[in-house]
Amino acid sequence: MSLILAVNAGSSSLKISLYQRVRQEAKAPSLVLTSSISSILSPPAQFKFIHASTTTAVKHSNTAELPIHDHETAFDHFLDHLKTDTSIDSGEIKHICHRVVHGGDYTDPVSISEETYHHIEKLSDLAPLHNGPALSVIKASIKALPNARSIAFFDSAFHKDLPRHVSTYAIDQGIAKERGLRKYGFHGLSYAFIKRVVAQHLHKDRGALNIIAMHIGSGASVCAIRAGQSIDVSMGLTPLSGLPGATRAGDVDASLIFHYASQSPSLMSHNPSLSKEVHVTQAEDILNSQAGWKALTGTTDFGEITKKADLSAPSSFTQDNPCTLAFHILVDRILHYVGAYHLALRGRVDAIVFAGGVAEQSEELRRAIAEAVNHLGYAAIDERVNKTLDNREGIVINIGKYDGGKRMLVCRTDEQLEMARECSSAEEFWNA
Ligand SMILES: Nc1ncnc2c1ncn2[C@@H]1O[C@H](COP(=O)(O)OP(=O)(O)O)[C@@H](O)[C@H]1O
Ligand SMILES: CC(=O)OP(=O)(O)O
Ligand SMILES: [Mg+2]
Repeated sequence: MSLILAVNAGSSSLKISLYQRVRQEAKAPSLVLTSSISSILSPPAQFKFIHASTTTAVKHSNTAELPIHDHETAFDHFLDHLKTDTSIDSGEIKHICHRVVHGGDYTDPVSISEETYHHIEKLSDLAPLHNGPALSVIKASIKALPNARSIAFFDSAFHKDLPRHVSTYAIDQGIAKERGLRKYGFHGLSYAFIKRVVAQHLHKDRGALNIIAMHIGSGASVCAIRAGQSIDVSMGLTPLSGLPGATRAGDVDASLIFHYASQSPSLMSHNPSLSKEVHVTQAEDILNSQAGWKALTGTTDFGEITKKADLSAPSSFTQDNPCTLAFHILVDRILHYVGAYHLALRGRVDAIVFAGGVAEQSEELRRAIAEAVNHLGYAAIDERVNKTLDNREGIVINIGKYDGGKRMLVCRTDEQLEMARECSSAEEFWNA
């Protein structure tokens, strides 16, 4: 038996899936188990461990007593739990796929070696909530499973062919080139998964697919996909730009940070209290970790925000409630990109696709976006489907009353499966 472990270090969670390789060409690896540790940003973390063959999850909802306080300790907790599972022989894990958000110039997955590890480490400043935590998990996995090959898969790779005028910032081009200061874009493993399954769902060739996809989770982005290629994405040099997120400000005027505190020069100095794998300046720390929903409402949980928000009145009347304000800010920023990408695609859009923890679970968010874009020829939302989505089978679900126009779809994205598929299909390459 040959097993593939796929590990996805998101900003607020660690999602892990174990697959068995299927020795048949073009067959996806089959799921053995999934595990997740969520709310790492706002403890206590929640731990889940679910065998594919059963529906019963091992859950510890109150993990206050468990020593999980970052991605490394979350992974250790998973490994401890795996050891107690007599049905799994961890010696059979031959490959470990790691989601690494920033790959810089890497446009293909790479096997982890001294050299590639240090390359990813150097990029940590450009993905302060992601690359450092992913590296800590890579290190822990090499120690715990020394016979398995660790492979890094990059979120930025999906956007490697962005048009020059989209990826270029209007700054000195000598400096931009020398320091790699350009738009990279992220959530690429999720967009690759979305592209594949939505094309399948629509019976379209992947190379002919035109969609506006949004991945709205703790980190949030929108991507324009034309003829199967990313032509624009709301995240940029780092995952900070574009939409706000759980703890991220999203786009602000770049000079805002100089006016945020009175002793502005000190904002730009390094904060020695941060771990050695996460070198962020105080300014970056404020915009990446002390902003977003957390700053606006006190919670990083968008589910809690929609529960407390008053969404019955028009957006301009109800903003004394911070949760209502946070909700309308997210909708406003998403619409900004949906509008722009609708034009970038010249109106030739097969579907708007909702994905990521928030967009897959918030009927309120989907309703607000659907109402706003309806006049552009998108299908009107089918409320019966929108409200009962959690109980519906399927990876791609139509939530619009399709009448031949543009569709509204929800895609249950799976970055772990995307990595495992790619790893499995190139097994000989990785074994060489
Ligand atoms: N019922 C819900 N409605 C809206 N948002 C939700 C709901 N449940 C969870 N969420 C949001 O989903 C987020 C997790 O999204 P996910 O994409 O899994 O995160 P990550 O970015 O860490 O991968 C949570 O932080 C929470 O804000
Ligand atoms: C790129 C990014 O923001 O990822 P996540 O949503 O998993 O934090
Ligand atoms: Mg994620």
